[in-house]
Amino acid sequence: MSRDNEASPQTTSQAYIALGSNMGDREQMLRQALLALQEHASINVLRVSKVYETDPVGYTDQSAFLNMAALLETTLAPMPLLRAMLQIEQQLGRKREVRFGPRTIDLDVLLYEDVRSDEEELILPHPRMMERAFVLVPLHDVLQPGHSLQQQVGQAANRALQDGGEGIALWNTINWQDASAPSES
Ligand SMILES: Nc1ncnc2c1ncn2[C@@H]1O[C@H](COP(=O)(O)OP(=O)(O)OP(=O)(O)O)[C@@H](O)[C@H]1O
Ligand SMILES: Nc1nc2c(c(=O)[nH]1)N=C(CO)CN2
Repeated sequence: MSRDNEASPQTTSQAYIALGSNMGDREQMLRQALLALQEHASINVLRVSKVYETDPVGYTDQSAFLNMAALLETTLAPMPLLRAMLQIEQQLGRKREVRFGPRTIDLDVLLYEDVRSDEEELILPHPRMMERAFVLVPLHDVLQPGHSLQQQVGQAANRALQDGGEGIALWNTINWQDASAPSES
């Protein structure tokens, strides 16, 4: 990894994450995960995508997912950020059973600045993100204008939505106020 394990407290980094749920009250799970991330002292949720209902990919004998993405700002280095996310999964009752199988909540780090990592515990960029329409469509909603992946992600997302064949449908929009932004008076 091209970054130290502990970022200095002053360094603020941006990370894109994916959220998914296909068990229980799926939308509530996503909302609770966002709130838990926001409540973390070292994480600020800057932007959230729309919520999409998506057909299961990989292991297909399971219920439809709700998927979304978020842009975070954090003073945590990549590995501590992943550990904080895994802890939130645990708090929300995630049990690890079938690989690619049903889950109350799944939180993945897609991108952390331009960090590349091939450590098994944290691979960056996420190794399967560019082949997953359920990741690319919401990621396109939150990607900063001018991001190096904007065109590639945009094309893939538009294709997935136009075809309708990739089993992705708009579910809902979550209003999210960036807590660090000055409030309008
Ligand atoms: N970029 C990443 N984001 C999240 N977890 C990662 C990443 N790279 C490696 N991992 C490791 O993968 C492990 C398994 O993650 P998880 O259970 O979420 O996989 P999965 O959801 O079944 O599959 P997928 O990763 O394809 O979505 C985690 O414990 C984590 O250490
Ligand atoms: N639609 C959809 N399919 C999946 C998902 C997911 O989040 N959405 N997660 C998986 C495990 O990583 C496997 N398959």
